[in-house]
Amino acid sequence: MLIAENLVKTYGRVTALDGFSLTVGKGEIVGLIGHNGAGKSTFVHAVTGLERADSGRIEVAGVDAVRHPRKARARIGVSPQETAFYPTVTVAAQLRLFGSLAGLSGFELRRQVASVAEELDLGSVLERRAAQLSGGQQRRTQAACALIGHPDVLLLDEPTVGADPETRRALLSAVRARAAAGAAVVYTTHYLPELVDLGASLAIVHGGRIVRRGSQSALLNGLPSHLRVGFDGPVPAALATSGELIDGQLDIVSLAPAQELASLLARGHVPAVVDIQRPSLDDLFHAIVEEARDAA
Ligand SMILES: Nc1ncnc2c1ncn2[C@@H]1O[C@H](COP(=O)(O)OP(=O)(O)OP(=O)(O)O)[C@@H](O)[C@H]1O
Repeated sequence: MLIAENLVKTYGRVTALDGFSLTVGKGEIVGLIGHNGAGKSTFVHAVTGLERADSGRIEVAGVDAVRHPRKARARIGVSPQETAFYPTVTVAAQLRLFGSLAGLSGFELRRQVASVAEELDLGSVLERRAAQLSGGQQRRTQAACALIGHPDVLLLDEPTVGADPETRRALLSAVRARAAAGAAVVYTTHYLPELVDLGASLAIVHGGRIVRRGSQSALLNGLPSHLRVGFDGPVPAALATSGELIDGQLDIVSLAPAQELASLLARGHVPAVVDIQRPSLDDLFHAIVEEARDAA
């Protein structure tokens, strides 16, 4: 549904995209994560035609987005990082405008304005001007502008920044619903637990390119867990070299913590306290970025 191949974009001496390739299938949510300045927003801008890549190929729902940017743009819903509103225009008018840009008119336009307003709980502010909205209401309006018209591709660049828990929940649930209906979603965030909620696959950006891509479980499986065991009394001397002593407990780093525990029990060491800490997405992100830095 969305294919980007080998995108390069330079700003003077800065290479913002350096061979950026990413494919997102129908119904897939991809979490695009990377440090500040890694190239995420530049990628979003290149796909929407806001910036022109120096080279590379972009295809949106079968349309060559480099050759036919307007045609491609009509198939994309975008929620940019910076809020982009006409401050004096009401929420309803804003939604009608984005709906008509997505090709809607008449009854279908009115129907979709009402349904997206309900989905994102904007019903009570439809007649308010954008400048009079709270930060969270602005975020929801911005997302609603991206969702209206049911675009094939959704590009959401940090859509939940500054959102309260309720707004965040409404946004995440709307994104899940659109993916379930077949949209290809690129979701940029620095708040990684959101990607667990979304069941997103991951694309990790570093230095203007994707350095790792895969499902959360596949990427996390490559990382070790921590098995912590505590005993009544001191850690048995026979185990002292199996791990590190932390706060009187033994910390064993292992890709197979359950087997590690089984082996302790088989050797007759029965711990009084057992805790297995699985790696988090934060651990994964740091490990991959460290690896990419070392390789550079
Ligand atoms: N218009 C511009 N002119 C010059 N340099 C730019 C421009 N836009 C982006 N850059 C540079 O390109 C690089 C990538 O920036 P980009 O905004 O894509 O990063 P990002 O991953 O979205 O970061 P963040 O997480 O902070 O949003 C950075 O070094 C940035 O300074």
